[in-house]
Amino acid sequence: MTIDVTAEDAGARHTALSLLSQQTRDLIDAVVMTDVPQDELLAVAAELAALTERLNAVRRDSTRGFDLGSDGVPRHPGNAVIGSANPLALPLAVETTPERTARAELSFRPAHEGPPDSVHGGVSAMVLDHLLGHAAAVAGFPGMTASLTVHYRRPVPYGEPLVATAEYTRSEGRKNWADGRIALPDGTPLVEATGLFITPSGWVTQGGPA
Ligand SMILES: CCCCCCCC/C=C\CCCCCCCC(=O)SCCNC(=O)CCNC(=O)[C@H](O)C(C)(C)COP(=O)(O)OP(=O)(O)OC[C@H]1O[C@@H](n2cnc3c(N)ncnc32)[C@H](O)[C@@H]1OP(=O)(O)O
Repeated sequence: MTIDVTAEDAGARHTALSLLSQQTRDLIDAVVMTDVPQDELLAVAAELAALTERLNAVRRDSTRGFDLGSDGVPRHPGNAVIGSANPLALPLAVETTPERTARAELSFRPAHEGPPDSVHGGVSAMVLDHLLGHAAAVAGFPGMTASLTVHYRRPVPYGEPLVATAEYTRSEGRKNWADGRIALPDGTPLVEATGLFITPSGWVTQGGPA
């Protein structure tokens, strides 16, 4: 089966991809938590193999890049943190102020487990990496992460509402810093981070990333 995806309405296709991704996240959660009998596990695995084959019937040559939503805001549907079309993404819905800050309400899931009953430190770092980079970008300094220093203050629970915030702090040449944290809704910090984001020299002369 082949379809001409360029002939489809981009907005409707984005919605469909987002729906498929959310369904896949629900599937991942179900896989992590299921206790159905072994026969049922094997039966579901066989059905999933068939579904994977259907999706692979038409495969892209490259991943989805940035595009513009109908509201004119840039989006990155394949991104591992914010991508609505990436089942591995939470996805994080980032709000920004024009000045220098980024904020997102989030809730981790059992699939993000590291130590028993809490979130993997690498997952927290990934979220903060993105949010700090986003804060630097909205301040006018988009860059690649050169370093990320993370302080784990308390275990991060999953299944509970949390708030992640970040703010751009300063620049020296192409080097730009941002601070951020994941906290409980009452502000109690769980993880804190400082990041250095370097604007590649090519971006400076070309006016930003593609
Ligand atoms: C209305 C506004 C709307 C705005 C909308 C905004 C939308 C938001 C959009 C998007 C947000 C996205 C947020 C994403 C966040 C996540 C990003 C990632 O995960 S990135 C993946 C992981 N990182 C990499 O893969 C980097 C790999 N490394 C590199 O590519 C290079 O090493 C790079 C670019 C980091 C530096 O390379 P060089 O060639 O430019 O650097 P040299 O010229 O050697 O050094 C420049 C200065 O930086 C220092 N430096 C270089 N690397 C360093 C390092 N690792 N640590 C410390 N200092 C370093 C050097 O010592 C030098 O400092 P001296 O100018 O001399 O003071």
